[in-house]
Amino acid sequence: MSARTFTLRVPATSANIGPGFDVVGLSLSLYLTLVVSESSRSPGASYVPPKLRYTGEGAAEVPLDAYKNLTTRVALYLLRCHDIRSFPSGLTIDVHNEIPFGRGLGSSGAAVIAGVLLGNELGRLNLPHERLLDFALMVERHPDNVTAALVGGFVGSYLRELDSAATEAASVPLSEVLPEYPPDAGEDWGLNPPVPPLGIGHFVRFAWSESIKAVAIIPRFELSTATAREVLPTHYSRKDLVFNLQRLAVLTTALGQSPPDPELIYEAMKDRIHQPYRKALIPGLPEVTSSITPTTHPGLLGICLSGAGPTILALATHGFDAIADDARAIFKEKGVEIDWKLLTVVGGCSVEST
Ligand SMILES: Nc1ncnc2c1ncn2[C@@H]1O[C@H](COP(=O)(O)OP(=O)(O)O)[C@@H](O)[C@H]1O
Ligand SMILES: N[C@@H](CCOP(=O)(O)O)C(=O)O
Repeated sequence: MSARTFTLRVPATSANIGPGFDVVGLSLSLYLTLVVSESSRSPGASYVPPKLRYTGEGAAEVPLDAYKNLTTRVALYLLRCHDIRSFPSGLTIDVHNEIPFGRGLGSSGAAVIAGVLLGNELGRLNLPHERLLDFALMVERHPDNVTAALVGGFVGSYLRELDSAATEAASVPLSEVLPEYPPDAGEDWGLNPPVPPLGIGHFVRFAWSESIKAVAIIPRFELSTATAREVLPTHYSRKDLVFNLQRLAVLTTALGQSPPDPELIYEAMKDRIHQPYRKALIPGLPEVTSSITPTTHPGLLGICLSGAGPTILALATHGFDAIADDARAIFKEKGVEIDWKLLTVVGGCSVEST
């Protein structure tokens, strides 16, 4: 294999945007970047395992063993599904991450998309985005973050109803998709990995008004998505479902209109399916979302939990500092410190030869 270097860039995402639980996502201007160098291997030379270096968010905790790191494990899953049993010899990967872990800004979705892009490049597989999404969905099983990270913008997605064989194939435990590799995993570690059915996820990009920016109010504590999903009920009342459906239908068009209508959007970003159940995990959540309104904060359009939290996402056209300062004061009363960032909605992932 010839030597080459390429760069993968995957954006952060904010899922749900209020009523669109597990349905909509927005790609935001924080990035996970991988600079990947493949070296050529002379015939007969011994196998050199991958070398991973990592800076930025999560650097203190992320595994640097390619058989334990989420991104490289996803890449290896994709390779193994195409009968390629190992990383190429002498691979080096320099990761720089701007997406904080466990805050509701899609760090794991970005890591999974980086993994499918990495596998696609290393294996010279040339898979289209639609097929890469199938592989990503075998790992991250809600489509909202991974789809937005892949294609970019304000995106809605659904998981197709599969026939029973495909349903079974798509429901294998995560431990089979991403197994624990033995410590001496090396050049030729095989098992038959579960290949995803074709066309699991489908998506559409909605219009987005250029004037809308995202204020990410980021509490200084982590909340894993798994924990924040455990508190959700399995059944909902018709009243609550209709409440969300009505708002989501309006929201997907309202955020693309210029100028955006604060009255319409503020109400359309309310939710009864996940936020009420997550408030016990995020002190200050109901206070922040109910006391920062378009009337009290000119420029605000709507405010919601970002993904599974604890970040709060305020969509606004101006007045960003006042929104963040007041959210900071409310969180402080609950004993929570925050950081905040003004983000823009960006395009999806990219792969560039360097
Ligand atoms: N760049 C990365 N490389 C490796 N693992 C990552 C990366 N980003 C996230 N992860 C893993 O995903 C976890 C966070 O996922 P999750 O709980 O879904 O939160 P969120 O996606 O909202 O940040 C991290 O604790 C880490 O294990
Ligand atoms: N729809 C999911 C989104 C999780 O997003 P994350 O950024 O917190 O991983 C949920 O609400 O559980």
